[in-house]
Amino acid sequence: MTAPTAIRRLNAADPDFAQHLDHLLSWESVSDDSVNQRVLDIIKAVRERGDAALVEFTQRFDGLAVTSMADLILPRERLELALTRITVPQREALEKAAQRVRSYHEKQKQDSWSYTEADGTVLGQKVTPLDRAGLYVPGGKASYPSSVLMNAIPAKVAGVPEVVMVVPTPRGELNELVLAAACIAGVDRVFTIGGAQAVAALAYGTESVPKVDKVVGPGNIYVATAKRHVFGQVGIDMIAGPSEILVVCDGLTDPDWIAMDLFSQAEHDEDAQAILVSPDAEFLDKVEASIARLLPTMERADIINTSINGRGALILVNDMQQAIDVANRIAPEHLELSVADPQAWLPQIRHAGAIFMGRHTSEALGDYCAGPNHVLPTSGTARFSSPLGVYDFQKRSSIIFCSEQGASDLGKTASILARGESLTGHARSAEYRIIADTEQGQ
Ligand SMILES: NC(=O)c1ccc[n+]([C@@H]2O[C@H](COP(=O)([O-])OP(=O)(O)OC[C@H]3O[C@@H](n4cnc5c(N)ncnc54)[C@H](O)[C@@H]3O)[C@@H](O)[C@H]2O)c1
Ligand SMILES: N[C@H](CO)Cc1c[nH]c[nH+]1
Ligand SMILES: [Zn+2]
Repeated sequence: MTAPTAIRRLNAADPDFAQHLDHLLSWESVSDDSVNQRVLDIIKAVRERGDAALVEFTQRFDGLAVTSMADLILPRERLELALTRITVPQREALEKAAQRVRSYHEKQKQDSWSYTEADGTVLGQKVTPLDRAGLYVPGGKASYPSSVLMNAIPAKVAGVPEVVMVVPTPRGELNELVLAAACIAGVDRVFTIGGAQAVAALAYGTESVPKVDKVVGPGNIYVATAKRHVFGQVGIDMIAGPSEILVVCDGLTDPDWIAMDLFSQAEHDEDAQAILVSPDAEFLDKVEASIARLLPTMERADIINTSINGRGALILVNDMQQAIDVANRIAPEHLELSVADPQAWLPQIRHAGAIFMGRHTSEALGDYCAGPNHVLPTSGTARFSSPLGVYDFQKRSSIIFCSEQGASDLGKTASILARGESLTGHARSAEYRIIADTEQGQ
């Protein structure tokens, strides 16, 4: 185990606070050249050697003694079998979570629309689901049945006909809950591959893995880096990296609750980030004491300890207003407003993947079953990204129908603008459709 937890303290009143905060937020591995090069090599190998490369990387990185791709494909019947192998309470919990996630995402569905102008011209937008989506479900340090639901259900709500899932199974351990979740969510095909090689396979296709239109889902640094590199060849949702939680607390929540909320994200990954901001210095002391007392009781104490030591912080601010400013600066994946009146502060929150309102709303409820998606932008990307949703699996085409009169009217405008750009082909194409005055007068 790493040295016992000594969580870093920052004070927003310090002159170099901004610098310390920037340092805290920088995620070193993001810019690690060796990870980048390794991922590029993996992508190249999968493009060139397809299934053979997948088998080799799976042997090397997941410790699987597989000999052919057939060992890495799970038929639908295997997913159905998993449903019979889990306990009744587990199945009920998965089904309840799935139903809540589905209801929430149904509200995000966008429909096609159009309107008709006076001369009969029709303008609109046609919404079409992707043909085939690739879901990355992480599986290195933990298994994530909940991520299966969060990835697959929005795709199915959007109407994607073929949903392909990849999930690593380190040392060959198949997680029955993951497979049961895939069955409940309606996943069409499952491959037990992970890391950069799985992302490359989905993006470029191999003899066995079909090429998809978009790769979505969270993962570790290898997965995140691979998604960056395949973007353009396929669509991606976002870069959802190691989990993060930022708790803003007025000092009146039970410190044990807050310590455990910080642990809940720190336990995902040594690179996860858990930060508490409060205007109450004594409260920060109490939470630090709770952390020290509760940490030895945690099954994943090692991972939590490394995460809290390396990337955690307790930040003292002058007042709640400054706490909100810090939250907007961090743009966290998860923001807990553990305060008396969260509604009062909500209008001022501009950047966060998901906002958990009030002392009773632990982030963990959102991870599993509240309904909103848990695949969220990390590393400050909530400044410009949104949670995974139905809209990630739908695309839009513009619809333009010009009536004869409409084409004539618009043709005059287009002609002027086209000639202004010296694009006479455009101009003459539009001008052909202009109805001559004599014709119009007849
Ligand atoms: N943002 C979200 O919505 C969300 C949800 C769940 C999990 N997460 C995050 O996803 C991440 C999951 O990471 P994980 O590691 O548990 O699983 P993972 O599936 O992302 O990664 C495991 C794979 O990484 C590859 N790998 C591991 N070491 C490698 C090496 N040295 N070289 C090349 N490839 C290597 C292997 O192929 C392995 O199969 C965590 O950071 C967790 O916090 C995020
Ligand atoms: N907190 C993760 C997203 O950052 C999602 C998750 C899955 N299981 C537990 N938590
Ligand atoms: Zn979580």
